[in-house]
Amino acid sequence: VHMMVSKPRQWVQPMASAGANQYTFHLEPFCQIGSTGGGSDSSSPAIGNVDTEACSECIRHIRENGMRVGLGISPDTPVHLVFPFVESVDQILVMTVHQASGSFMSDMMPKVKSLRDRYATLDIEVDGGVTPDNVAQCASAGANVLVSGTALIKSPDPAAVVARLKSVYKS
Ligand SMILES: O=C(CO)[C@H](O)[C@H](O)COP(=O)(O)O
Repeated sequence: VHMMVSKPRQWVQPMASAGANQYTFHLEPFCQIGSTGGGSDSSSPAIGNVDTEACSECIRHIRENGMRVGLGISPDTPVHLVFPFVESVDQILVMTVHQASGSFMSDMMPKVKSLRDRYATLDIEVDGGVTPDNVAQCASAGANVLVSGTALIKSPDPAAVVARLKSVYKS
């Protein structure tokens, strides 16, 4: 499950009880807005000052509940903020749209690449606006987990879109 929520810890046990085998939460609830770090453009709020202990405790809590751990960042969050947690999680999610809507943001690909350059075997997920037209960018940056919603839901032939995503990704 992908939990873009303000209090990720409180939903861990309920999701485990419901049968989730992976719990992906976001780093932002553990950050201060308007501190350090800088957004993806000059109009974005700076995000930084991670509460490392609280985030690590959430990771431990997910593990204790028997689930894989994913840690996500929204577009305005600098990628370096997740580096301290990578060894403790199974997957890093790089959001490629703002708040799960909008167009695919190619300028998130350097985040993916910087993770792949450092962590050869890490599962790196991209989510938001992924289509057959941009999946090659995701692949070449190093993403190996792809989330695509609209491209499938709005297609009269979702299976063909999945096949096209796979084919472009593999090429
Ligand atoms: O809801 C989401 C995250 O939990 C996704 O962002 C969504 O499913 C992706 O959809 P789209 O491809 O339409 O951006």
